[in-house]
Amino acid sequence: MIRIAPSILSADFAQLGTEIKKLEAAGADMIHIDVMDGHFVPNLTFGPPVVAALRQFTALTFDVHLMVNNPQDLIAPFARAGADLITVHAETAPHLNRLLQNIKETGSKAAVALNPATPLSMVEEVLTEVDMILVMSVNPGFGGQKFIPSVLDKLARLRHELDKRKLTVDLQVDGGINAATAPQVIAAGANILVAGSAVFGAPDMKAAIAMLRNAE
Ligand SMILES: O=C(CO)[C@H](O)[C@H](O)COP(=O)(O)O
Ligand SMILES: [Fe+2]
Repeated sequence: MIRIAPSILSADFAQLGTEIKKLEAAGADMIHIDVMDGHFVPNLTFGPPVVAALRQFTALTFDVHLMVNNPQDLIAPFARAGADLITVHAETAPHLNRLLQNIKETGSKAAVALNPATPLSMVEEVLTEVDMILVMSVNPGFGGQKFIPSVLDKLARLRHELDKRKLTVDLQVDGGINAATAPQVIAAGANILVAGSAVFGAPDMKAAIAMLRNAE
């Protein structure tokens, strides 16, 4: 089962509540919220108060992708704001095992993200601790970037490792997902596709989400 997580990074920021309602009506499986701090990545987006304000618009899973330094300081505030799934970047977390435990203690699901240049070995020892691994297919910071093809081999190696160890862990891919790249990442083993510009830039959001979900 392929799930689609539209990223509100490409939404109209002046109407985020309405945009989330539209995503739900268009068949989104979860809402991907890109949190950027202007330090780990050169862009600045949403904080916990914005997520809390958006919580009233949908019961869909809030998939919060933290692209921030010192993520440990933001786990509890985002969980209180209504995050259902919190993803931290391996590059920002020297005490990754502890951080994942901290996320799970809040009642949220826990995930780790890897930049395109970060090796899979960074998550090898925590695969039993996570609900999801996010493999970035662009360098984080901006929507609308071009998919980095070398990520396909990385996805396939990770899916193989998860299958070999019989681990039920979701494999999410984020960045440059569209009609051309969706079939490739699905073939490589991804089961949750994040898409910002491909959903918000499409004339028909519902058709775009269905197209990505059924891509093969
Ligand atoms: O984490 C992200 C960027 O850092 C975004 O989720 C991602 O880039 C989605 O945008 P698009 O589908 O337009 O590439
Ligand atoms: Fe993201």
